[in-house]
Amino acid sequence: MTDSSTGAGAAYGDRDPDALARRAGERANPDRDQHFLVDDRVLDRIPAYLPDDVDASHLLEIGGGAGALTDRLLAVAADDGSADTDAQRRLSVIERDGVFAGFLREEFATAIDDGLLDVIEGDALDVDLPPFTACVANLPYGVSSEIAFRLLPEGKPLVLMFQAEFAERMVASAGDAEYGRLSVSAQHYAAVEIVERVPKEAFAPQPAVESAVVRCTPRDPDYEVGDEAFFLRFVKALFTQRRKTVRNAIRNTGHISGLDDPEAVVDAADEDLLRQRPGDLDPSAFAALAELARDHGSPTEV
Ligand SMILES: C[S@@+](CC[C@H](N)C(=O)[O-])C[C@H]1O[C@@H](n2cnc3c(N)ncnc32)[C@H](O)[C@@H]1O
Repeated sequence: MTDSSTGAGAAYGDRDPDALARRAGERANPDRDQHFLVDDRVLDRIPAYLPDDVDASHLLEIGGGAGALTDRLLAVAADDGSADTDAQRRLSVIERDGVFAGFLREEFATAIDDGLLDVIEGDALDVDLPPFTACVANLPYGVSSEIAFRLLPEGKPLVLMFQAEFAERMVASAGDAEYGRLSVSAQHYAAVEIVERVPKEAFAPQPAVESAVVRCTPRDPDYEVGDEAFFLRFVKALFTQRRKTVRNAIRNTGHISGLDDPEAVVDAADEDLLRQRPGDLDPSAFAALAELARDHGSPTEV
């Protein structure tokens, strides 16, 4: 590609991340979750973690910052991947900080003029999400869980950077020490895998913790959930009693799950499930129990 330091006119994919952070004109503020990726090799690999068959026609990035990842994603968007040049791809970037949103608009003015990029200045927890086909982001860690659970129900491929400890909880399996509400909820929506561990040195300023890139590939679960909100509430309720048996966890958490008659659920449930602990149940077992609870436990809105 071309000169990596020239700013607005440069082609995409090889801007120098340090130069970008310098040109952004303000020091990144860790109190605002601003840890910018400065390792070119990591930046080059992240978009490549999207599934091979991904529909990249409308990518979404959350937290554009000084634009190092934006630049890589624009390289994907600019290459429409087909002989049909009318098949214009697009990248939308949501950035809460007005300084960096303004910087992105200047730095990538050509992409905006070409209809390749739009910068949405706002909080990713509040703004209307554009109709994206896949999302790639180095997330602000302070709100990474809230953002992930805004994105997961959309059912699109996601490649997201998290704190390593959070990522490990997302991908944990039943029986693992890290397995919990987060694992069940994430795996309900997607097949989740850690595709890369990223050391602190890859960021400036460096975060306090190690990071990991997680790929979420949407899946159709092999079980039925009639009421998703109730299912997620039921999982949350049972994990508040993770050291108890499932039997006692159901009995003790009707006020959280919204069950008026938890005893009726216990009466109807399979003894093998009741004897286990919440951390031993995989998402399909939780779903089976949640359906039983809806049928027998007189659920009400909480
Ligand atoms: C970890 S930095 C990533 C920056 C850049 N994408 C990179 O990889 O170098 C997270 C970015 O998210 C922005 N941010 C923080 N909270 C946000 C929110 N609630 N909504 C949107 N952006 C947010 C920060 O201003 C920062 O630019």
